[in-house]
Amino acid sequence: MTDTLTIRRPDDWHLHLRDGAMLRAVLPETARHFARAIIMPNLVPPVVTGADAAAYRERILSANAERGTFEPLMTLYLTETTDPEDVAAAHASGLVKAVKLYPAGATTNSASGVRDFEKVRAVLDKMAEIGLPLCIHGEVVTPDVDIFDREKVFIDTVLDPIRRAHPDLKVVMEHITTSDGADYAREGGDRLGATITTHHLVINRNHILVGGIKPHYYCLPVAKRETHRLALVAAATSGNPSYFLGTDSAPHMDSAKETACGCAGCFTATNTMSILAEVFEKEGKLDNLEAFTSRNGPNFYGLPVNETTLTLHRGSPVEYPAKIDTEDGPVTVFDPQMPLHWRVVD
Ligand SMILES: NC(=O)N[C@@H](CC(=O)O)C(=O)O
Ligand SMILES: [Zn+2]
Ligand SMILES: [Zn+2]
Repeated sequence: MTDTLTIRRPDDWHLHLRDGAMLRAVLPETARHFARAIIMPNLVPPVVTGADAAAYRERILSANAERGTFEPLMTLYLTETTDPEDVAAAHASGLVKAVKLYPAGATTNSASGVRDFEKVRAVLDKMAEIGLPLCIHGEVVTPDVDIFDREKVFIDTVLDPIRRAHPDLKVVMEHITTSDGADYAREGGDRLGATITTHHLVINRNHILVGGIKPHYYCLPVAKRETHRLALVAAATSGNPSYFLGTDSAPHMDSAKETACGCAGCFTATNTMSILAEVFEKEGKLDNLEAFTSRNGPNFYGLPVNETTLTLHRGSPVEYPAKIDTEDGPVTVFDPQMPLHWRVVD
């Protein structure tokens, strides 16, 4: 069995870097292994305009000053008052690589998101015209829909109608968690893609709920039953160009997770590449790791693949910190509950 694997340097097509002390603490965890990342705009207040994105990009670059080459790919947070011309200008200048749609109330910091989809039609028309992808958190928020069904209902009642109304729009189904999501993405043609997180390849809902509530496994969309996890593993490891890595690494302070109403999000930036190599190896699909982490994403976004590489070495189990320290307190690193044998060679 081979014990060294060299792939094109990976990119993360869905990442939360936050701001301030958290940004300073978590950015190196991603910049160490990844060349680029799509930076989620759900700050408080959100990154809505091109000017907001330019300022946030500068804050990220200055937090990364000594580490050099990591490139943040900026996004705009779609609101019902987003100006299509501002979006077009931010895209034309090269600043912005996607727009993010949060149904209002669906997830962390989504209060400024969309309630009435009619109100964003003009923006979506403009994005289809200029070829700017729409990244979607695909869950309905209707209180009478069970939380485990929210992704499937969204696909049927919101996503499919949006795609029919805007057939030229490029869409990314973010962090799919169901076989329904994987099937819909696979059949959607080359204007539809889907990101899959690291943690949804590893956990199912038992990890959250059996033997006591485990807040560090709680994220949105919530992990589903095992059959769905298996469908995600099959999709991610298939090499199919519809699927690419978006870690959705979403740090929250431990104090905000370990509480009566804990925040959603798993922090996986630190050990993602070791976890993915383990998952792909178990499937006998290590040859497809590069497609998932380094080729399919740039191909979908119309960006060049990275020329630099990343090497992983197989050996005794990898050590990584249980927590990352920030100036405001610790953040727990995702625990995959299995030994990881693939170490990234620095
Ligand atoms: N995934 C999560 O559980 N949380 C994300 C938001 C998101 O991506 O939905 C966050 O910003 O914390
Ligand atoms: Zn989301
Ligand atoms: Zn996210």
